[in-house]
Amino acid sequence: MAGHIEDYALIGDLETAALVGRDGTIDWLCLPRLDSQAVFAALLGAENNGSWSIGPAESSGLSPTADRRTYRGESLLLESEWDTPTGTLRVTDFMPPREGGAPRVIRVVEAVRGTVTVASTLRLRFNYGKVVPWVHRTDDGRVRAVAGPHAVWLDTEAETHSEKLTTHSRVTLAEGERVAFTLSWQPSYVGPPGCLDTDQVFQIQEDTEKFWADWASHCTYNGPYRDAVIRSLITLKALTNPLTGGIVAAATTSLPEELGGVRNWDYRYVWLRDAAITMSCLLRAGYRDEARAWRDWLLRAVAGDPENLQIMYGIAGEREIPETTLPWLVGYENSTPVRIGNDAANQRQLDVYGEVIEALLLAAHLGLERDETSNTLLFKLVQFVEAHWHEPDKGIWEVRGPDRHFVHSKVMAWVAVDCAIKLIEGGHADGPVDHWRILRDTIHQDVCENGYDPDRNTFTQSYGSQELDAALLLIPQIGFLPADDERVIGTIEAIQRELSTPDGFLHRYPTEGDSAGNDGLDGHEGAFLVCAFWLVDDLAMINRADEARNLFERLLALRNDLGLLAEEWDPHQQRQVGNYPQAYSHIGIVDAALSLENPSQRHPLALRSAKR
Ligand SMILES: OC[C@H]1O[C@H](O[C@H]2O[C@H](CO)[C@@H](O)[C@H](O)[C@H]2O)[C@H](O)[C@@H](O)[C@@H]1O
Repeated sequence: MAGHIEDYALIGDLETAALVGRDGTIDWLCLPRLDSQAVFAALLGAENNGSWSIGPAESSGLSPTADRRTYRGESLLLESEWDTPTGTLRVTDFMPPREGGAPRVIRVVEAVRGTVTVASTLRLRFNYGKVVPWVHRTDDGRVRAVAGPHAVWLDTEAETHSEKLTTHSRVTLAEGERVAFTLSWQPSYVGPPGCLDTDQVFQIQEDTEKFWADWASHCTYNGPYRDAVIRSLITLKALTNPLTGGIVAAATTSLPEELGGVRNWDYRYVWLRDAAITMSCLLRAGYRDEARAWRDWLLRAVAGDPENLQIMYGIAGEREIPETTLPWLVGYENSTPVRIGNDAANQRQLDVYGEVIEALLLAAHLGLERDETSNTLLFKLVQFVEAHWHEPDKGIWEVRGPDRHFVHSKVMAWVAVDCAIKLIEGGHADGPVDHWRILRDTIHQDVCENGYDPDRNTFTQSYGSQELDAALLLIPQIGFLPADDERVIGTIEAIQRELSTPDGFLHRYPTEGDSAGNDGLDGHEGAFLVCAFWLVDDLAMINRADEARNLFERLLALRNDLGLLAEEWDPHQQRQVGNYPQAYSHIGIVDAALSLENPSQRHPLALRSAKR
């Protein structure tokens, strides 16, 4: 049975990732890409849907949970340790960046004290836990598992045999001895991946550690929350594909927003919104290469008519990601359906234009060189916004109910035009700036007239509605109104009053009582973590720094022992819920840490004078 979501550690090679439980079991791994089929899907089903455990052999009669675990320094190499009556076992799990080679999961077992016997139990199940591969030993002693287009290879010096659809290995190590297990993927129709000898594995381990340490050393934030910020940046980097530049929203599909519920979605895709704010976050922390790669990804993905722009794409910019369910998986803690693909790709969400142009503005201000294609794109995007900003849409939260005039979407339409104007004013682009200034004012006036409730002194979720929406917390951050505007302060206070969970975090919008089903879905959900980070930013901006810091530190306390966060927090069960680890939540950590240092430096937006 899968552990709690926060029991999992992330390892990855930038192109895919695995989740390793506290007991040393890998319950989730998609190959060859993050959005490919899983070969270990026990996370969403049972052991028999694929998993790989390594730990002290059962004969030592111990609880399987590791006594300690940590990432090695500022890296994505995970060390788990078990104390046994005869000695201490350390397992180091990592995935080396591929650099054109095969994807590999490497697990190095080592007796750091005394003598330990180690057992490995490998159950490969292709196609998200459905297909049992044919497993056999090749003439040169390698274990090969094959089914259809996929082949997975296990190399180890440990004694290995297969029995009842499972591959077992066992080795006894004296103090200081170490042995590696390497799992590699290759299409089944090409030759085997290279077999690494022990020295090569240890060299790759060292290189991988250096890779991460070097990457982390470029972070420009040196404030009091550096550890949390670095771990979040490493997590965001792990979600950023180095070949395509695509940045996914999370490493998983169908971890539920409500335990046992139906709000289970596939996040292994590139949302323009999530990726744009990830890029901004990486840029603000000093990382330009990823920003440049994402801009190039964007230009390729959205090439063509902006009428055909999607709000999300596959990792390489694929357009077809149809949503379907996997009925053979019982779901995480019986949360069904398990979905792959995401039909939200076909929704109209008018906020994404603002997020994209805002990211382009930040990139330009931070010195990313001008690109003529992005100038053409900019023009087309603003033209599209001009033609459609007054229409209803599905909004930032991708509701599955009817379209509405979401206030946040209109505010972001204003951001799209405003940032385009700033790009022209800064000499980074060309366009009909006077015409766009009129458009910007028209949108602003419309929102202030129709999206604000003067009786309650708050902006509302959509035109004419009484409901609130935590996305409205972005109003001062993106410069739509200044932070000290009484309508902004009224909105912040209304959200605190009406959307807070008992422990002071925030729902993104109400889903209970009269509001049940308004988003087109059954059930409820937890506190949406990025919203509470937005509240931290707002509180810092309105000079409530102590309250902001206090909330930030309570949010940091929700992270697991390794610093990782899912999308949401279940305040009743006190557990992380939703896909994991999620970019939004980790962006929240980095942005809030930066805001607490300097509240006026949020987004490109310090560059903008807010309009009243
Ligand atoms: O909860 C309903 C929706 O959940 C997903 O969307 C959420 O995740 C996206 C990726 O992080 C984010 O961009 C969006 O703002 C969130 O609401 C899911 O993809 C939707 O299909 C679903 O309706």
